[in-house]
Amino acid sequence: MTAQLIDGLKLAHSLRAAMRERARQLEEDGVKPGLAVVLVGADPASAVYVRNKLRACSECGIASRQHLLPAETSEAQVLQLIAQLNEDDSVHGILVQLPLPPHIDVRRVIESIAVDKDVDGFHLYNVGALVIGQSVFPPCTPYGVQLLLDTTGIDVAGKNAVVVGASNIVGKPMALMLLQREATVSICHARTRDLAQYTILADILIVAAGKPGLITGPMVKRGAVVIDVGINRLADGRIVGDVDFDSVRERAAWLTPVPGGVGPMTVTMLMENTLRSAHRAAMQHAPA
Ligand SMILES: Nc1nc(=O)c2c([nH]1)NC[C@@H]1CN(c3ccc(C(=O)N[C@@H](CCC(=O)O)C(=O)O)cc3)C=[N+]21
Ligand SMILES: [Mg+2]
Repeated sequence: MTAQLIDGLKLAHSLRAAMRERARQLEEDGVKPGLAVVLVGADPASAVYVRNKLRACSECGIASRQHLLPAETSEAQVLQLIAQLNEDDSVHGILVQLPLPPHIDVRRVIESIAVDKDVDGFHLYNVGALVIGQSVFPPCTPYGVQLLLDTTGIDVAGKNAVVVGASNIVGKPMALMLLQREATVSICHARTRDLAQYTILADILIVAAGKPGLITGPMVKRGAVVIDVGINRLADGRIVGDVDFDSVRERAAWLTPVPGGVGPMTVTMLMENTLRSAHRAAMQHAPA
């Protein structure tokens, strides 16, 4: 078997084309959708991701502004900026790029973002909403994965879904979303013994561990859907996922490439959440 590739870049661009029309409509109705991106420090990977997000904004007709703060910026200064953005009616989404420098308390910063502008879906309120299946802003990476899964036409209900990686921004919310769709979900992580014992049972395998080559062909059930969330930059400059592409491609039915798989969808779902937030703002200001 040779897996069909799921083209995340193509899906991302077609979704963004439709979003552009929604943004135009909102603007006509008096609300220009806007996203504020806050970047503290000069991490080169973060700079690439932020650039991709700003480019996607212009592709979708969303106004964007970036706040580039030096690495030494104090937590109080970041909180002050967020307070301003919370009050600013031209801003519908606030994204604070992670990771933050170690002297800044990430939770305190995220919890200071207005719940209805938390387009990353990282605020405790939005995390709680996700747990009970009522989320307004699903976190962008698992949300994008869900749309990639949808393109295969496979019904998640009753399937064995295995998530490798238990981070707050990918693994845990991903598992919750799959559970919401009635998959039987296992979460594996760095302390899991005999990873292959779990992965071999997966009809749907989502890998977000940050370890190049972690998943090889013999660990994958024949005919599985494999979604590679990993982004690893090798010494030679190549970008690879967590999945050993060539060997897994011989076992899986569907596989996402890296780059061009999950990454562009993460950015696209950020646009979706920003538009949704702008839409809610437009509803609030519409005449009765
Ligand atoms: N508050 C916050 N929200 C995030 O959503 C967030 C974050 N912080 N910190 C870092 C991670 C990572 N992330 C990606 C965004 C775009 C690509 C992306 O565009 N990838 C392309 C290109 C990859 C490349 O050239 O390096 C691809 O996979 O094809 C990947 C990963 C968002 N994150
Ligand atoms: Mg109209």
